Amino acid sequence: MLRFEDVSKTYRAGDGELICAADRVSLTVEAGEMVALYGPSGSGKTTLLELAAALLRPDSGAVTVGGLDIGRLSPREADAYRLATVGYVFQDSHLIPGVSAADNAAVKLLAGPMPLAQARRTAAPWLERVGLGHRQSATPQQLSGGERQRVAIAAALANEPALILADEPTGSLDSRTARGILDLLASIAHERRAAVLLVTHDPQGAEVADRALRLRDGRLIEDDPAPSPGTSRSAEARA
Ligand SMILES: Nc1ncnc2c1ncn2[C@@H]1O[C@H](COP(=O)(O)OP(=O)(O)OP(=O)(O)O)[C@@H](O)[C@H]1O
Repeated sequence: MLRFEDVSKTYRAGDGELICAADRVSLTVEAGEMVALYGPSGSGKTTLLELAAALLRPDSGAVTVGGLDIGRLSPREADAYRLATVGYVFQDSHLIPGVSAADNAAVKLLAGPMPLAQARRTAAPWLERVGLGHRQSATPQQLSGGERQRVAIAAALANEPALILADEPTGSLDSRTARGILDLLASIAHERRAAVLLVTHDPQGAEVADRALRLRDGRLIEDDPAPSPGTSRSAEARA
């Protein structure tokens, strides 16, 4: 579904220094699969998500989604691609203050041609799905951090994206709440046949995911079936 083929991306820092944030990365995430991406700060995790969201273009190599080369889209086509295909979940929930959970969950649908009443009807089952059907009218201030994150997930999923990109979605949550969010993302991958690429520092992410990939200095150094980050079965040892 999502495929990176030999993808590189270099940034130019303020002082002119070149930073290679993605170095010939090849990976795939299939429909129905959740892949966890982990690695130290600055290793290029967010860069890969932004490439997959067509927020960045690769310098070389190709990023394809369902066969579409998203690195070649115009800004307008990239907007349409994100709206139709991508659900992006951030570390912080990015909800609109003072607006009900029901309307926050419907916001993304309103970016398309859907009228408000239909957007609310479409989003409502997603709030149920994340276990917040009883908190439809609560504003973000009235919800806990985990509940806010679940509203953000409902909002990201309301248009049934084929590709879900989650950047540290549990970063600010306690480990039990975090596990609930990770399990939810995995079950959506499996039930809805979505492809989920999850950036996480949380070792539980690698446990819940179908596969875990490790990045260092923009390079993929491991692609093992759900390794624990604490174990030493590292690609460096094999490389
Ligand atoms: N717009 C930019 N301009 C210059 N350098 C950038 C830019 N964005 C990211 N970088 C650099 O690219 C490298 C990879 O950044 P990226 O945000 O992808 O890492 P990350 O693994 O997601 O880090 P973290 O875990 O801290 O969020 C870092 O060295 C970062 O400083």
